[in-house]
Amino acid sequence: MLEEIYLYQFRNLATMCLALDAKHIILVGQNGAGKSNFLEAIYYACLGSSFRERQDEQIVHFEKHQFALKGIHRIDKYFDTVNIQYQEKRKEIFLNKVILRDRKELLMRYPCVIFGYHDSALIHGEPSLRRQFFDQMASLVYGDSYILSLRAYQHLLKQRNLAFKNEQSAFIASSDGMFVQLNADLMLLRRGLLSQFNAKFTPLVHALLDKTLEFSYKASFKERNTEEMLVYLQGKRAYEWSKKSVLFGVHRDRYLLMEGEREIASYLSVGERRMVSLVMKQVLAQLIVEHRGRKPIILLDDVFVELDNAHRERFWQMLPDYEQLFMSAFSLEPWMKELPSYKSYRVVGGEIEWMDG
Ligand SMILES: Nc1ncnc2c1ncn2[C@@H]1O[C@H](COP(=O)(O)OP(=O)(O)OP(=O)(O)O)[C@@H](O)[C@H]1O
Repeated sequence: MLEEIYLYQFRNLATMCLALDAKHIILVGQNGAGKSNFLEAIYYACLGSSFRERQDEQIVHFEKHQFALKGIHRIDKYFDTVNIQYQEKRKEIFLNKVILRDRKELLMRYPCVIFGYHDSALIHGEPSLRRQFFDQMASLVYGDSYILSLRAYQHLLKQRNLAFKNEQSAFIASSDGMFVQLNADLMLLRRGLLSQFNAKFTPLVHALLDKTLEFSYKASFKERNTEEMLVYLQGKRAYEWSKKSVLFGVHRDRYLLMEGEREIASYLSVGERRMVSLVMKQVLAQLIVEHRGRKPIILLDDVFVELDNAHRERFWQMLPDYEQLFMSAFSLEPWMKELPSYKSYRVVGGEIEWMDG
């Protein structure tokens, strides 16, 4: 549970120290008040990065040059302090005053899932968005065995792309075996993960939309074993040289949303896309609980704005047990006041004040 947060020059938010000692935290405010920015700060305090910007620079308050954030997490009866400081394009994260070399420690310690209006892009957006989503899920489910293979792959991919540009054929040939092996390892884990994912996703979507949907994994390599992959890769070598880049590998894998034989993403209505993307996040939260044995922190960014009462009810039923839940809303509705142990805050122009609770 995130019990306290301190913010300094974080987007439009005022410098503040806020006690968050409730299971449900509700942020109420007008458009542009700073609710999403506050949820982003909570995500930062859990995972050390944003859910929307890749550039930490954008987090810094306009006209300023640095931001800082401190989160105090309670795990059972122990307290952890996460300190993040950013200045001059450099971010440092400290966990209990010790500099953190690898952010994956945070991912394992304070799992956090954000649900928001931007999630629909998981359905109709670029294939890389779905790859990132499933990569994050695989990192949480498999831990180091996935994270380290993916990092090794990304490193080798970079080196091979450079080698194609610099015409270093000896490096390409000597790294083929390693490249194919990393592909095979990642493909195996991705396939295993997707069948676990679909086993939960398909029935949940069916109950909501009366449609039978599942994700299908289209690996860049069609071959099933490393020998065949190697032969295929070497057969395509002239083509890769002509393009001077790596054209085959898991960085090009695709995840397709299928209804039977039809790729369905572009046929779904706006509302259906939204529901399906919410279910994807629900399944992520459920798998975290099952595999990590930890309850996640859930962030809901304007999730209920477009949901009718029946869909809202179903949304809550799908949620696994969570450690704590933060949500943004335009007003404090009667059903929110029935949530057990809640605190509500009004957000106005980046200032946050306690309402009741
Ligand atoms: N780095 C920054 N420094 C200062 N202000 C910023 C920064 N980044 C964004 N903002 C401002 O924060 C405000 C947006 O806040 P936020 O996205 O949290 O709104 P919100 O309360 O979630 O609104 P909505 O309900 O419309 O989504 C905008 O006015 C935006 O200009």
